[in-house]
Order: sequence, then C-alpha cells, then structure tokens
Amino acid sequence: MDVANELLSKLENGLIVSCQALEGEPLHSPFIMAKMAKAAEMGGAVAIRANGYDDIVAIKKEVNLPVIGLVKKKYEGYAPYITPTIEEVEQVVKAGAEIVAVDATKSIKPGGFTTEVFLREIKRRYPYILVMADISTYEEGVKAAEIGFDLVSTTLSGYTEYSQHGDDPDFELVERLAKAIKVPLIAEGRIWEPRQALEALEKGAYAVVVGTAITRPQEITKRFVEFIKNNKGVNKTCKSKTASF
Ligand SMILES: CC(=O)N[C@H](C=O)[C@@H](O)[C@H](O)[C@H](O)COP(=O)(O)O
Repeated sequence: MDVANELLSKLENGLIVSCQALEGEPLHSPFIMAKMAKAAEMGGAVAIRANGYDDIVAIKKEVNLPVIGLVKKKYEGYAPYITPTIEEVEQVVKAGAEIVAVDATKSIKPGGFTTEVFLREIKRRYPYILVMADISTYEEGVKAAEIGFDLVSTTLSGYTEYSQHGDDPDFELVERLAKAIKVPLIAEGRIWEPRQALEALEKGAYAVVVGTAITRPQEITKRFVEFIKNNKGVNKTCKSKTASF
C-alpha cells in the first residue's frame, strides 16, 4: 500500500474530530486545542481537523493522529475563506498536517484562480500532501473528484449562498456524492448526534467529521439552555392532562 492509501485507510469508517476555536471564542488557544485533540484521541478519533499554523503545530506535538489542516482567512471581495490561497496552504504544510483542506467551491479564489488551477498549483508544489475538497453542492463534489482531489467533504453545504440551507446534516448530498465519486466522501457539517454520524456512514460516507457538537462548549451549552427554555412545562402539561382524564 502506498503512503496516501495507508493514510486514507486509517480514516475509514472513523470519527474525525474538528478542534477549532476562532479568535473571539473562549477556547481560542493552541494549548487548549491541543488538549481538545488529545481528548478526542483518547475517545477514539481517527484524525483531527484543525485551523491555523499554531494550532496545528501544537496538536501535532500532543497527538499521534493524522491532521487535516486548514487556515481560515477572509480576503476582501472574495467568498472562499477555507485555505483560499497558496500562502495558507504553505502554512498548513509547514505546520506538519498530512492533509490540507481547501475551498473547492465554484467561487473564484483571491488572485482570480479557479479551483482547478489552484489544485494544480498545490500538487505541483507539494506532491506528497493529500488535498481535501471542501464543497457545498453535488456538482462541486463531482467536479472536485474529477480534477484530482484526494478526498471530498460536504463541509460547505449550507455555507454558500446557492447551497441548501438547513439545521440538519445534508444527508442527501452525502448519499448522492458517495455513489457518484471514486475518492472518499467525508460527511461534515451540523452532525450533532452519534446516530447522525452512523447514518452518514450508512449512506456511504467514508468517514465523518464532527466539530461543534464535541469541541465548542458555548454552543453545546446553548443547545441545552434553548431546549430547556422551549420545552419547559411540556411534560408537566401532558402529565396533568393525563391525570385529569
Ligand atoms: C462551514 C465552516 O466554516 N466549517 C468549518 C470548517 O472547518 C468549521 O467551522 C466546522 O466546525 C467544521 O466544518 C465541522 O462542522 P460542525 O462544527 O458543524 O460539526
């Protein structure tokens, strides 16, 4: 088995934990993200997805798992923000990630590059690194596989203007793409429950990425608080109704 296939085989049917805290979030710190990654490793994660040079370096020191690295950066006038230029790719490679995740939507990247030209440049400079396509639609996923991405992930479904928006994971996209492409299809985005992770795998995903539901405590807390707020009294009403029958 070659190096790339050996790496991919480690991900098969597994849980990849995304450990990201952006500037302004309470856990924004390479130290904390490395500990999050360690906890994910202890829990059985097969890989870590991480944002930014410092976080990736700290995580690589702390855990013995493959890392999917990215750098989120917004360029004025351009939509792509996940590793949108070769400069960010270089940071991910230098930090030691085995896989780089980049925007692979139809949107033009800073400098005027299409996804195809961008991928060609990444492969020319770093032939040994695997490249994950973060896509938002079926068409983008099919194209990404065709032009030579090593993996395709549904990361951006619901995050481009033209893709399907919703609160749940985009299972339909997972199922359709998994059938259509020959490279591994990763299910990513809004997976909150273990049963949803399983459903994605059953619909053909090669592996599943979970972020917020595991590593963003402010969002996890909010979910509990809102659920309580919206449902308080519901059971009581039912009980008293039953009692009065
Ligand atoms: C859309 C976007 O920018 N997604 C980012 C990609 O790296 C992360 O903010 C997400 O946390 C990650 O995709 C995992 O998804 P979720 O946190 O929903 O499990």
